Amino acid sequence: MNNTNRAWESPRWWFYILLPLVHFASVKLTFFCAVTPENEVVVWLPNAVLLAALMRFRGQRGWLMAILTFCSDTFANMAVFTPAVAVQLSVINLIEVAVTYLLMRRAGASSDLKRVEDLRKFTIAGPLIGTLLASLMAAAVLKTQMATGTPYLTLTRLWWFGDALGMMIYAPLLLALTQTDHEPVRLHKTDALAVLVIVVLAGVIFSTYGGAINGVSMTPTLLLPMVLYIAVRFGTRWTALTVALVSLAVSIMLTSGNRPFGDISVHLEIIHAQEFILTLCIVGIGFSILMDELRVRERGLEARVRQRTHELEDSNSKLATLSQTDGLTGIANRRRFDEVFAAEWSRAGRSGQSLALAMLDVDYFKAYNDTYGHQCGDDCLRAIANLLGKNVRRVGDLAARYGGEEFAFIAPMTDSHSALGIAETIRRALEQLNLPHAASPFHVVTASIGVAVIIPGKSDTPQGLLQMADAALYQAKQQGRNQVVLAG
Ligand SMILES: Nc1nc2c(ncn2[C@@H]2O[C@H](COP(=O)(O)OP(=O)(O)OP(=O)(O)O)[C@@H](O)[C@H]2O)c(=O)[nH]1
Repeated sequence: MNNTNRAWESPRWWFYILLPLVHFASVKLTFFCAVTPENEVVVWLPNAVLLAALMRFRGQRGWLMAILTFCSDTFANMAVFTPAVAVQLSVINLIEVAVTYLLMRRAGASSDLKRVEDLRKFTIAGPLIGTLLASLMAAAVLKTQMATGTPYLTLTRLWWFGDALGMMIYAPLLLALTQTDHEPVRLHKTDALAVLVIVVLAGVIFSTYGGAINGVSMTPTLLLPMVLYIAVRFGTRWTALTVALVSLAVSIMLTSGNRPFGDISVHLEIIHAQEFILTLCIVGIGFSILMDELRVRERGLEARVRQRTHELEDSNSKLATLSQTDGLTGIANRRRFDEVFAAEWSRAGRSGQSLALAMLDVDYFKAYNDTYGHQCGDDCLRAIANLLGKNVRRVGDLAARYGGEEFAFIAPMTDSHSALGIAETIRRALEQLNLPHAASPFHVVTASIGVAVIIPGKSDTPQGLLQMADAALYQAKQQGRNQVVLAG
């Protein structure tokens, strides 16, 4: 995890300097470009700053953040209101954020607004309950202490909509900007064109101040489909930024006395603007979070499929190994022997090189079992398999249990002399293993080996080579056992 990632894990010392500064700047920015000459707030941004800080750090040192933003709020408010009103309004702002944050925690919303479910809980806690509660209180303060002529319910509505919109735009934006694990955007060819269209359209709309071109009203509403495109393609971070910029531009137009939604009363104009910004939030931020969530789910699903496929391949390869391994001795079984033998036969046939095959049969093994028991017989077979594995180890060679107490090995590109050498080494090694065999004239476990070598010709068959090796083995038995015979 790098330093940037850690900076947003838990608040550092510098965050307590940054927070009141950003908060103070946000109050000033709101007064500067989101409050109309008639003193009506289009979008109130500062509460989103504290809320985003509480959510980002999951309430760690929330009390300190609350005190700092309360001070900056009061200080900034005093430029517009009397100190008493400024303090009361700051307290109300604090209550609004605290209620929102606590309701979200109670509802179990994850604090980084990455899922639609979290957005739903956030919308109910903040833009619906927290801000409405604060609006009712703030309107009462303004009505009783500012002697304003605006009706109480109008004041409530103005405060409510302004705060709700501020929260809906800026809390997701600040959270998205401080999020450390966001997805890289994979650009399509059409994206550059779409961004160009959006920039040009926005330029036309905001430079004509909502006027008409050839009878077409250039209202900001024309930007809605574009914001939807950004939401679908670029994720929450870019969508929240676009929504913030568009709403800021609309606010600036209104506060500078322009009428982006046509020649109607200021009151209606503000209502239109707020409805438009609300639609932007729902369409833009709602959709982008939905898309982000779908993308995360899709990736999770892909990762699970990859993992399952890997596990399946693993099991398949284990199964394949198992199906080719002899259960008792752990070396290749008859099935594997047949496969390799067929393959090596074809290869030897094509390359014109010799192929050696040996059959090994334990001597007097029935007597061994009768003397020492079946269990010891099994141990003896395992010891012989182990010995075979150690001596038949060149690349391409294969030692296998052919069946019962009979083993075989294949040695490609091996002439008679070398094949006899390998077989003799094995026979001697077994003898020197000194496994006691009281019922054998050799007094130790021994084996007879028949060896056959061939350069497969057109008329030869693998069965023919097997019969040759078998015949040599029979001859070894006949000649007294514990010996190697090369097929004539
Ligand atoms: N313990 C054990 N014995 C086995 C296994 N497979 C085969 N056998 C025994 O191996 C013995 C083979 O006996 P035979 O075919 O009569 O041959 P032999 O006694 O070795 O005599 P020669 O081959 O003529 O020297 C039988 O008693 C089988 O029961 C096994 O997996 N475990």
